[in-house]
Amino acid sequence: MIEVHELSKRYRANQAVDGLSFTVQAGQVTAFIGPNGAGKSTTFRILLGLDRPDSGHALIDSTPYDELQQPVLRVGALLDANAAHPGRTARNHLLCIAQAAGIDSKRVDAVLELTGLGEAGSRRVGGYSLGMRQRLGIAAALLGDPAVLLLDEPVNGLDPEGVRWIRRLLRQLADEGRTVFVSSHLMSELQLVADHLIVIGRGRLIADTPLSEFTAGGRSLEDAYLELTDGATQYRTERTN
Ligand SMILES: Nc1ncnc2c1ncn2[C@@H]1O[C@H](COP(=O)(O)OP(=O)(O)OP(=O)(O)O)[C@@H](O)[C@H]1O
Repeated sequence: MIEVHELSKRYRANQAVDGLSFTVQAGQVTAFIGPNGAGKSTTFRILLGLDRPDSGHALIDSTPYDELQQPVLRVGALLDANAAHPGRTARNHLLCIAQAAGIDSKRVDAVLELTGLGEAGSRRVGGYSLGMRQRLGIAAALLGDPAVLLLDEPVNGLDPEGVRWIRRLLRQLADEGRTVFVSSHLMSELQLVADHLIVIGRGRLIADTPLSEFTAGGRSLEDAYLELTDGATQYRTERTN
């Protein structure tokens, strides 16, 4: 389970996260949604101990990330598809993480297969497409077989087969009882896979609701979301037509 309580984070004049509280339950796919700049990545970074909050707390299984025993075995995260060194092969990248965390190297081959990179595993990451780098990031997140997954925009760059693949993977991971917390701007995709929604705008909670309630009456997630977040957008573009 993930717990965020009264979390706040300011970057100079910019209040990125502002008194945010919610919990993310195990056994569900929970979508983390909000306009550009709403504070999703900041919340992920704080949950993963990569940034410090000004106040409040962010806990994984009741523990701050920094205090987790063997965090790679407890939490898997995809934050940046470009995290792997371009000069390394995917297999070597995963082997390094596995060795540091005491994970058997057989697991590297298992996650390469699982993410469709079995044959490409011996190629350098610098030659990978964005979709392949996304798959590698997901492979790294799954390496420790963690009960909690934080995935920031995992669908980015995936082709239609990849989009279907990740949809099924997210469902399977949640059905196995894991906590699956995933951000995306692809509302049509989230409508197919999410059980629960955490919606934020300008760093604040706007909705914390089952998908079925949010889309009651046959509304699409996109329509319901746009109606709800009207006014919460920080950046607006001028109409050009
Ligand atoms: N390291 C930083 N330094 C300064 N400002 C930052 C930093 N990280 C984030 N911000 C600002 O904090 C706000 C929240 O950004 P964040 O990346 O968390 O939003 P997001 O919801 O993930 O956005 P997107 O959907 O565009 O990825 C934004 O206004 C952003 O410019």
